[in-house]
Amino acid sequence: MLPPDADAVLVRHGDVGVKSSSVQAGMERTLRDNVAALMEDRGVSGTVERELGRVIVRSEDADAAADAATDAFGVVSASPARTVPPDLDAIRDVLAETAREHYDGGTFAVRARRTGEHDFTSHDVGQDGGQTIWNVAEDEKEFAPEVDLDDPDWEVSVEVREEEAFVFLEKREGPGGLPLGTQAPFVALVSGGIDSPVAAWEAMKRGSPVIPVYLDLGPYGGPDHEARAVETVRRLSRYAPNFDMDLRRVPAGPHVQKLGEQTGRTRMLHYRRFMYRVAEHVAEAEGGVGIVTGEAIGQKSSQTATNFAAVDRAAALPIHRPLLTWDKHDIIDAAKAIGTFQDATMNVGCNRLAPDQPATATKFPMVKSAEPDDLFEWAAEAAENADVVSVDPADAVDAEPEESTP
Ligand SMILES: Nc1ncnc2c1ncn2[C@@H]1O[C@H](COP(=O)(O)OP(=O)(O)OP(=O)(O)O)[C@@H](O)[C@H]1O
Repeated sequence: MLPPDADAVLVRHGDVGVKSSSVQAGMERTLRDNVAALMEDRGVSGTVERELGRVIVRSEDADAAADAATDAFGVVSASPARTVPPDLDAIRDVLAETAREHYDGGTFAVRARRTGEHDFTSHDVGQDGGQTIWNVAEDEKEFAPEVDLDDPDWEVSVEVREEEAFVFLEKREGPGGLPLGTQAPFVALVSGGIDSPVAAWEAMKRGSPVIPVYLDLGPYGGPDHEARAVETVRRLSRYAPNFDMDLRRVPAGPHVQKLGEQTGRTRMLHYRRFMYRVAEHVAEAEGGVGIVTGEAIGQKSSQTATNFAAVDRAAALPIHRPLLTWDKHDIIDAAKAIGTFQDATMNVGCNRLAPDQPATATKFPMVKSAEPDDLFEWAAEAAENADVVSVDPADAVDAEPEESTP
């Protein structure tokens, strides 16, 4: 619900606010730029400013601008709002207009908040605003209003700031976290399955851009597998239109083929170690400071707690598993909410490569002794031959989330 003639969006952040003022200012500038980029990507005109504690969008399409803002990492909530001079008469007029348009019975409340120097308090705004709405209901709309400050049927909010006030009716939820680009980048191993895009999104949510890496598994993967990975990254890139999210495609088919021929029950552990090593090479070349995967404890036989301990030392960089403790149904819900879920599982990739009786509790010496000696040279060669698949967020036509971001 929008107030009449909404012309702005009040954007709130969360964790940014606990930083020192200079760090906060820097993060708010990044958030401002990211919100502006999201608006531009979606064809929403307007300007974006930062004030201490808030980012403010000015736009004639406050509805669409609020939707764009709530896709920016770091945003806790955004409210399409009507701006008004910070004095009681002006606020009263807009509240009356808003009540005429939107208050049609039941209980109501006015929530007021104020920062800066004014000759009235937030309590005055609440009282005066409440009386105004009461009068509109009783005198003009001819129903009996009722105030309920605990659980009102209809609520209008006023945020008074130094230079202007904002009247709004709703808070749309954003993803929270930190603005993208305020942390160093990670390489994200993206396979086009359900989990890895959610893991990448979680890393992005905490401010780290991702460098997406896909291993082309040759006959173990195939064009459909790759197409899914590309589409997944496109969908992710809609949250980061001002960041390079082109897919780094690594030709791993011949090496995976050799793994299939030369290894047995521990095959998937060698594959993981190969994969992390490839990711580490890409990270070194592109400035990544860690590797993100969609693995979760016990989700597959190769992903047991013991196996993680055996494979992690393939890379010197940390391997981050944002979904480590997540249940599958929560991952699916998140994938649907962020718009990366693609229906139908494919019996390709790791599923096709896995041995019939995979090792589930392998200690490092066992992995090492069963491993092809030149596995890491294969990884270096594969990374060396990586190419780039251009990813344009605009092509992700069906990338709308099923519901607002979680
Ligand atoms: N071909 C690949 N390219 C890039 N990363 C991969 C590939 N295969 C696996 N991974 C990484 O390893 C993780 C675990 O592999 P797993 O076999 O569970 O993948 P999946 O089921 O095909 O996909 P997902 O984990 O995305 O649902 C993935 O989440 C992903 O981070």
